[in-house]
Amino acid sequence: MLLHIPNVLDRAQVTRMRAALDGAAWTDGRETVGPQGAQVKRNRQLPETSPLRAELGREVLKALSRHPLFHAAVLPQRVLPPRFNRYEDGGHYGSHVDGAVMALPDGGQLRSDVSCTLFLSEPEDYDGGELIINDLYGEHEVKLPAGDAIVYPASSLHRVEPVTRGARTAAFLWAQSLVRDDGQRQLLLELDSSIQRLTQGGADADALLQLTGVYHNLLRRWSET
Ligand SMILES: O=C(O)CCC(=O)C(=O)O
Ligand SMILES: [Fe+2]
Repeated sequence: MLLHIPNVLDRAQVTRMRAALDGAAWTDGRETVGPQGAQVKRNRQLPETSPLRAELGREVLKALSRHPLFHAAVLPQRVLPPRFNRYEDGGHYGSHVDGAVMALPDGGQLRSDVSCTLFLSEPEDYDGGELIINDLYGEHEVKLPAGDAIVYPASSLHRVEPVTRGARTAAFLWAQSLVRDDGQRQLLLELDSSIQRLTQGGADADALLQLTGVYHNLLRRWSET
């Protein structure tokens, strides 16, 4: 499931983050990938231990965790602290699949079920830089307004096209979901959103109660904690 999450950050938050990021010291993005990724990754990132990464990462996580659509779509169990990347002067990231198991700062591990990119540059400020995600139905091109995010299965082959003008800055992160299977997560999201719509439309209360029970009982069957 590929899902656009609009307005994760408001304009003021984007402006503040961008001011900090535009003046930051960036390092080679290859520092956080294995040998396969290193062959195709040509971008820059905030250093892993950078205090700015920690500060802005907390702000991104707070915004995502308050976003009802992110919560409903991802059902997050563990989330890796966000990283920040920048592509310019032809920077790109060739086709790859994200690592399946990642180390958490507390020593634990995370299975990457969901990948997320939060755009921090406006699309008109750079050429290229599309995030291209492959699924069963073909290739999907993603280039979103600053402050919006895309979530997609970490298992999918994806790439970032070369940036040929300007710079593309983004935050990116991975989540382990309570529900490992992407298809099951999609069904739960569809059920959740139709329950919300029926509630707003004043549907029969008993039928809503029954549907809400179905949602929770499916989640009980499918979640792993
Ligand atoms: O910059 C992006 O949108 C995606 C980055 C990415 O695929 C990665 O770091 O694994
Ligand atoms: Fe990736």
